[in-house]
Amino acid sequence: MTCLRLQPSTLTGEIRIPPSKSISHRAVICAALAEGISSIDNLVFSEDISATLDGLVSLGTTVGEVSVNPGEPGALWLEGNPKLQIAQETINCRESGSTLRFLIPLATLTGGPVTFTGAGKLVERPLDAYYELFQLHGIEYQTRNGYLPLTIKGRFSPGEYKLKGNVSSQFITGLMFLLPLLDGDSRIVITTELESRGYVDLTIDALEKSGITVQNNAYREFFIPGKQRYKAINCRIEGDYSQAAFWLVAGTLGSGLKCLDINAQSLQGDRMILDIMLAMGARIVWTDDSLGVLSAQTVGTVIDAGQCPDLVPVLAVLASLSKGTTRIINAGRLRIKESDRLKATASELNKLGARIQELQEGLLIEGVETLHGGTVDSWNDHRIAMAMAVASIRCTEPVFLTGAEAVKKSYPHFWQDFCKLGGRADEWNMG
Ligand SMILES: O=C(O)C1=C[C@@H](OP(=O)(O)O)[C@@H](O)[C@H](O)C1
Ligand SMILES: C=C(OP(=O)(O)O)C(=O)O
Repeated sequence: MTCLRLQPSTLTGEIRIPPSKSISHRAVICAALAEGISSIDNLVFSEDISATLDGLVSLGTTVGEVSVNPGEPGALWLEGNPKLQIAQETINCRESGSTLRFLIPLATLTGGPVTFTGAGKLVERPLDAYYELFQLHGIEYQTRNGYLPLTIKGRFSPGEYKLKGNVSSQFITGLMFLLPLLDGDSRIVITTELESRGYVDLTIDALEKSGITVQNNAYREFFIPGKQRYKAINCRIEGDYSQAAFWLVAGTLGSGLKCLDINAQSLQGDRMILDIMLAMGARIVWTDDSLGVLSAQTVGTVIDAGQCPDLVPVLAVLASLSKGTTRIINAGRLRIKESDRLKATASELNKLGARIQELQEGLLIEGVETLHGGTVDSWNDHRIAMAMAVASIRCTEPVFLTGAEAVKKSYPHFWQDFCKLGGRADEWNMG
């Protein structure tokens, strides 16, 4: 386990934002389902994206790398196969919820059996939505008391698929990849208010770019004609708003910085970071080629996290150093991510002097003038590790962060970027 000493520092300058993890997952999956060769540029081979690529290879896709310089985004070509076939029966999704929930429906194209394994908290992240559908569609499955490993055997048939909208949008996305390939029409019916809908928008957009039609009836029902064919794609992945959020908060708390490779018209739900930060008094500056922030004293507000769960850890840092009270609501789903993110965020920031009360479905945060430093842990969660890095810049004493390597899940070069912007991180032996 890596322990870093993070010394108080001011981040400034400009930084190229890594490609969107969500769009990357979708692009490589659509390419894997297309006949012919696709090429995808600007991919970062994080643990999660590597898990999806390895999973696709296990399902018969051929993947080749072009022009990859270590530590830099690279390009890939993929030769897809709309029917998929089992090249390897076991798919290790590592710690990636997206990989697991996106590949399960696709594995049924092969008829199985296919076994899904994983690591860390993924082993116990919920899959009940799929288990219910397996029972309805006669798919045989075996789990270890509901947890991974999961083995499935059988095929889905066209028809109606009911899903709750408040557990994980990843089940909807997973089914959306599969259903266009079945030999009849299907519907996904959402039985509660849909949260994380920006991620469903990203899925529909990726499908459209691959020539697949989905009819969105007000996010209550999605009609998906069968017998469709994915066409090969040629694309470049845009920068990731969920990752830019860390730097935007760091710049606001420090002396301003600029993010490069950010699409102002992006469909990413976490683009909401801009509205939330503006409501808190941040100063955001767009230029032709960058999204910048100036330093600002922000104020507390009410943040509804229902559509942007991944922003919560870093917003809790901003709220902790804002004037007044912030209430983060509709965030219950954070408990079923890589860590219980409500508990982890409150517990670790409080160790640094924040005043956060954990609520059942959110956080109540009283702003403080300054944080004091101390020893914290990432809870093996990349977003907690990155939030601690941002908090450290406004501490009066160093922060010792254990489990700092968790960033590799989504942003393997995070610490290099942190230091490039003036952050001071060095390995520390806790003795
Ligand atoms: O579809 C996606 O790419 C994602 C969906 C979200 O999950 P939920 O829908 O489970 O909230 C998000 O938290 C995750 O990081 C990525
Ligand atoms: C929750 C996340 O990812 P996943 O669900 O794919 O593991 C995340 O990246 O914050």
